[in-house]
Amino acid sequence: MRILQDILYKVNILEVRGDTGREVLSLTLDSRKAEVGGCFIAVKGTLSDGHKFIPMALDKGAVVVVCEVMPEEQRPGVTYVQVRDSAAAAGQMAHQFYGEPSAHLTLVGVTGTNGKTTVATLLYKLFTGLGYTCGLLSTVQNEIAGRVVAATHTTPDPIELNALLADMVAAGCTHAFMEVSSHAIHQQRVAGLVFAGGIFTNITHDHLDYHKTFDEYIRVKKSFFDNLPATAFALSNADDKRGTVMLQNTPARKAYYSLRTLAEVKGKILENELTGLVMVVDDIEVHFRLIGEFNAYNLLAVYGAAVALGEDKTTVLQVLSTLTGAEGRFDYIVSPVDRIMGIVDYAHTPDALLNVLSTLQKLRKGGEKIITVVGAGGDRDKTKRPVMAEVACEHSDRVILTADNPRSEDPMDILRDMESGLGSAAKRKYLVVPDRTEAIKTAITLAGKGDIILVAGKGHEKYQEIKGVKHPFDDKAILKELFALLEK
Ligand SMILES: CC(=O)N[C@H]1[C@@H](OP(=O)(O)OP(=O)(O)OC[C@H]2O[C@@H](n3ccc(=O)[nH]c3=O)[C@H](O)[C@@H]2O)O[C@H](CO)[C@@H](O)[C@@H]1O[C@H](C)C(=O)N[C@@H](C)C(=O)N[C@H](CCC(=O)O)C(=O)O
Ligand SMILES: Nc1ncnc2c1ncn2[C@@H]1O[C@H](COP(=O)(O)OP(=O)(O)OP(=O)(O)O)[C@@H](O)[C@H]1O
Ligand SMILES: N[C@H](CCC[C@H](N)C(=O)O)C(=O)O
Ligand SMILES: [Mg+2]
Repeated sequence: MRILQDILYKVNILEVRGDTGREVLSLTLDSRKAEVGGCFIAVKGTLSDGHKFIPMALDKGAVVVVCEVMPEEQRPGVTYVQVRDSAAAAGQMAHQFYGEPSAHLTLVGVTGTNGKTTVATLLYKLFTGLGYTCGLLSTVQNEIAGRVVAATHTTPDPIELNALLADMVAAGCTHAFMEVSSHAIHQQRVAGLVFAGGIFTNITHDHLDYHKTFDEYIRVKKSFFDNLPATAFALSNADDKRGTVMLQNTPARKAYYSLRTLAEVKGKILENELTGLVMVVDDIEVHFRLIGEFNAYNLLAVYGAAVALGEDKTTVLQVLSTLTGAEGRFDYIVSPVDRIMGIVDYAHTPDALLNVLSTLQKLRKGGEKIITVVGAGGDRDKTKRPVMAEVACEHSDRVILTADNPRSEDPMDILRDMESGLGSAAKRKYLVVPDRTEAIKTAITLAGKGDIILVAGKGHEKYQEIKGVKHPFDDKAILKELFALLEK
C-alpha cells in the first residue's frame, strides 16, 4: 500500500485540499498516461505547461493532483497538493513510491559533456567482472543484471528512473551506474536520489540551445556535485579547465584524476596505438584495449571511482585491462579488400570530433588518408554546426557532409549551416552528400588501401529521424555491407 502522505514525505508542500490518507496506485507526469487511482504531477515544461492537462488526467481517473498553482475549481473526491516545485516533488515522490531504491544501491552518477556513456558502461562491466550484480542507465541502453531495457533518454524522467532502480533492487543488484545529463540535472530528474558517488568527465560546447550560455551550462553541471551527500565521493578531472570549480562547493569527499598534474589518481600514457593503450596507473603498468587519450581519461575516472568505493587496486586494473568500450564509441571494422579502416563513433560535438580526429592522426603510421563523414542533428544546438564542419575539414583529408537526424528541419538548411563555417581552404576538401548511405558510399569510393573512414555522430543509433519518423539506419551495418561489396 502506498499512502499519499508517506509518498509526500520530504516534499515542500504549500497547501493540501482533500484526503492525504488515501492510497496512490501510480505516478505520472504525463496526462496521457494517467491511470485510475493514480497521481498526476503537473510540471511546467519547455514546450507546454502540465497544469493545462490536469482536467485530462482527472478524466482518465487520476485521484491526486500535485501542482504549483492550485486550479480555480476542484473536483470532489480528488486530493490537490500544491507544492513549491513540482519537478523536485516528482523526484522525491518517486523515490518514496518505489521504496527508496537508490538508498539500497551503491549508485554512481557520471556527468560531463563527453565520456558519460563510456565511463558508466565501463563501470558496469568492471563491477560485473568483480562479481557484483549491477544495473546501468545509459544513452545506449539500460541494463538490469544483464537484462537489456531500451533507453529513450540518457537520463530517464524521475518516475521511470526510480522504477528502473526498483527493478534493479528486486533483481538483486548491489550497484548501479548512471549517466546524468545536464538536461536531467536542470529538470531535476535526479532529485531525491541517494548517490554514493559522482564523476565529472569534462565540459565543452554543447546543448547551448537548451542552457543558453556556457556559464549556465557549467552552473547546472556543478549543482549536481553541490547536491551530493557528505557520504558520497566526488571525482573530477584535474586536467579540465572547470574540473576544480565543479567540486568547489560539494560536501562530498573530493578526489581528482589526471594525466598532467599531481592528483589522487595519476596516470601516464606510455603507448597509444590502434591496438590499445599502455599506461602507468598508480605505479602499475597496464595494457588497455581502449584507444586514444580521451579513453585514458575515461579509464582513470573508472579506476578512481572503483578505488573510492573500496575496491582492490590491482584487481580493478586486471579486470579493466580486459574490457572493451561502449557500442558505437570508436567501434571499428576493417574491409577485407584494401584494409580500409571504418570507424563508427558517436562524436556529435566539436570537441568529441576533434578528439577522435586528433586520436586518429596520432595513430596513423604513414600516409593513410582520413575521410570523415559527418552531419549535425536537426532541432538541436545550431551553433555547433559550423564549428563541427570546420573541425572535420581541418583535421581530415576529405570530408563528406551529410544528414544526421534532420528531425523537423530541412537537411539542406543544416548542411548550409555547417558549410558556413568553412573557408576557401576547405572548399577543395569537402563534398555535400545529403543521403547518409550515399555519403558513406562516396567515402569508400574515395578511400585507397589502408585509409581511415570516420563515420561520426550516430554511434549506436539504429535510425535516421526525418520529419518525426525514425527510419531504420545503422552506420556500422552499412559500412559492413559496402565493404563486403568491395570484394566483387
Ligand atoms: C527538452 C527536454 O528535455 N524535454 C523533456 C521534458 O519535456 P518538456 O519539458 O518539453 O515537456 P512539455 O512537452 O513542455 O510538457 C510539460 C509537461 O506536460 C506534460 N504533458 C504534455 C502533453 C500532454 O498532453 N500531457 C501532459 O501531461 C508533459 O509530460 C510534461 O511533464 O520532459 C519530458 C519528460 O521528462 C522529456 O521526455 C522531454 O525530453 C525530450 C523528449 C527530449 O528530447 N529531451 C532531450 C533533449 C534530452 O533530455 N536529452 C538528454 C541527453 C542530452 C545529452 O547529454 O546528450 C537526456 O537525458 O536524454
Ligand atoms: N573523456 C572524453 N573526452 C572527450 N571526448 C570523449 C571522451 N570520451 C568519449 N569521447 C568522445 O565523445 C563521444 C561520446 O562519448 P560518450 O558516448 O561516452 O559520451 P556521452 O557523454 O555519453 O555523450 P552523450 O551526452 O551524447 O550521451 C565518443 O564517441 C568519443 O568520440
Ligand atoms: N544525446 C544527443 C544525441 C545527438 C546525436 C546526434 N546523432 C543527433 O541526433 O543530433 C542529443 O540529443 O543532443
Ligand atoms: Mg551518453
